[in-house]
Amino acid sequence: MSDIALTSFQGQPALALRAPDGARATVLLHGAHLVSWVPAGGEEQLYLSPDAKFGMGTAVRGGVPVIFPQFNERGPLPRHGLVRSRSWAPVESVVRAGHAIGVLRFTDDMATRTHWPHGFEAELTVSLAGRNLDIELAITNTGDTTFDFTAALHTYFHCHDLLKLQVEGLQGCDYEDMPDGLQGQQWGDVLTFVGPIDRIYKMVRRTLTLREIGRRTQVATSGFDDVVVWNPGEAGAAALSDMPDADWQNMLCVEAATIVDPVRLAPGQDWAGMQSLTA
Ligand SMILES: O=P(O)(O)OC[C@H]1O[C@H](O)[C@H](O)[C@@H](O)[C@@H]1O
Repeated sequence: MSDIALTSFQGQPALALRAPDGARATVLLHGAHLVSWVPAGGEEQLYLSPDAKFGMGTAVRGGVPVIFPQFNERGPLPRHGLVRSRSWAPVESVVRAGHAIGVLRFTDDMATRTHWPHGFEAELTVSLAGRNLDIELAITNTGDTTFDFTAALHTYFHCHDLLKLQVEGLQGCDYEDMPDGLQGQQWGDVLTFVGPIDRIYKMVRRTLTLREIGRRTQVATSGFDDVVVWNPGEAGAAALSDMPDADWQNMLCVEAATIVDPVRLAPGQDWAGMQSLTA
């Protein structure tokens, strides 16, 4: 085991990252799950359900779940893949050039190979300073067979009132509504919310802006092609056992994802995708 100092968050071992300027974040070893991000001089940016469950085999409601190698139920594997409810190994927790940096790694094992017979290594790097936070997911094919995968950084943003929040930057993007698969195209540039939404926006190339009174957060991605926008709405939240009924009004998921065109990796190849947030 490494000599990296761990803290405890909800009884779970975690990396507590703190930059010299006061920006801070917490990443659980469980799922390499970012559960908190507070920019320098700012407030918490992520939604984490007060009813979230923690521990082996569970998926944490809120923060940034890491989805790999399958998004949702779009394939034969467990919903949202194999790594969000497993323990990752801490690799590094340092301050470098003014940034707090945490790195975690997951390597295929008997449990993943039962579902998916491939050798892989997943590495998540969180780097933050000031008002910025970058999350990078890197995947290496360490086996001897080619595989395809889909992936996402399933970021739950906290908002004060979903009905007064808007997302800008998706104009002209084609989308697929889930679960019915209806296709559409984003007409106006400003997306607002009145109820549930579950949409894959395809080939998103622009920086998105989440805006509400007194706050603006920018979301840029590289390596990921798609963006999922999800909110369960009132009835959907009531059906979730790990989220208070009213909390759908205080969160919006804007997920950096690669879903429509899965990534193909030959033995020895790697891939990386990044989501960069500026508060
Ligand atoms: O409840 P979970 O398994 O964490 O999934 C939460 C949500 O994740 C994504 O955003 C999907 O697009 C939704 O269809 C799904 O409901």
